[in-house]
Amino acid sequence: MPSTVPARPSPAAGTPPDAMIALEGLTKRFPGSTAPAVDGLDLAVPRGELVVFVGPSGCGKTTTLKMINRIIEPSAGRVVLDGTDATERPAHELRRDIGYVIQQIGLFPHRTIAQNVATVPRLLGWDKDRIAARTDELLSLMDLDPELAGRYPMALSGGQRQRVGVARALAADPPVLLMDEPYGAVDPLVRGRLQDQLLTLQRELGKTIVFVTHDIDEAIKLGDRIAILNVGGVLEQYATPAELLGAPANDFVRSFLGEERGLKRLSLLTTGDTDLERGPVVDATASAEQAFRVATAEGVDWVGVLDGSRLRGWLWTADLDPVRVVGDHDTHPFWVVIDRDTSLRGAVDAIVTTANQVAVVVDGEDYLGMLFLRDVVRQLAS
Ligand SMILES: Nc1ncnc2c1ncn2[C@@H]1O[C@H](COP(=O)(O)OP(=O)(O)OP(=O)(O)O)[C@@H](O)[C@H]1O
Repeated sequence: MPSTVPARPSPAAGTPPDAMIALEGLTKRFPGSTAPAVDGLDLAVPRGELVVFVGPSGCGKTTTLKMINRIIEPSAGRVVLDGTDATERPAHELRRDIGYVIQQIGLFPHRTIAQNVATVPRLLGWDKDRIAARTDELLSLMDLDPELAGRYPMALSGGQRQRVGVARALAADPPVLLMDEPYGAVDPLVRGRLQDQLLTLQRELGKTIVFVTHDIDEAIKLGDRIAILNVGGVLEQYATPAELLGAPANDFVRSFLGEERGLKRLSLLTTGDTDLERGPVVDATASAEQAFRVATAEGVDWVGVLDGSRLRGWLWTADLDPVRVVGDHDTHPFWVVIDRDTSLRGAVDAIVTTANQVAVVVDGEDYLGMLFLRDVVRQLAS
């Protein structure tokens, strides 16, 4: 006789299959507070992605992060880590799988950089040689001079200390990294470099990262996805940076994204993502008459000259000698030649400084096409 008892839901019921971290109805009420700090938060962090929590002060970003590694225990709801309910695992074991980086870094001042980095491997009982090899590897990964290994934290710059903090969090190779305003205390220049380094690291290591900041520009630069939180841990929108900027869910999100939403969106797109125009170009073997026809069809009075796949330069149609092929004429270099990886924001900045309002887009030596301001406007509208 078939059983009438319903099957117990699996621990990861309701969690998308690719979620490394799933927050399910996650709630925190601090004793003595009337309103919850985090209220029924549902959110899945896909494996290998960098998700940014952003929102005004007091919206529950840090509380949520600390519930993931159980520094704070939830009042209700749960955290599912890689398919398993996090509360079912001993907290010390759970934290081995979760690196944690905070703003004040928390390096031990009386221990050397090498000893700081080796904190978790030592706790795990690794032998000396393995610890030394891992420390060297991590310093090199974080672009830190091996000479720093013997120094104390006080003798390092803020940016170096922050990188040591990341090295220490990565020591036992945890699949998940939690970062709480890690770059809040460093100056903007160093901050930019640390952000670039984190993106490179993320590409190389494929960790799942949850990153907390109150800086929307940092969120847009770093996040595969951004969760915009409001006071009380209310999730206002959870989407990719491009989706957020293109279609903010409500006024709160719109105001949080701030001014220059269009320009911020342009910074996420590259010229390679755009439909480029072939532009008024002819091969060097073309006749003057062919060149004139191409320019006229494009509504311009100049033409670009191609040598095979390379764009040699341009000339005025008025300077074309009717009895010579185009390649026999002198050409002018283009003002703006950009790589396919250039952001559309960078491209627009360059285009508006030119007389003919066009940028030539190349892939190495090869000509890919031309980008006019009208193309950028079309891209934004789509
Ligand atoms: N230990 C605690 N006891 C009582 N209330 C707390 C505690 N920790 C945080 N809170 C409250 O919970 C709310 C959320 O705090 P949390 O630190 O998570 O916000 P946050 O978004 O990280 O803020 P910030 O950007 O300022 O760091 C706040 O109202 C805060 O005062």
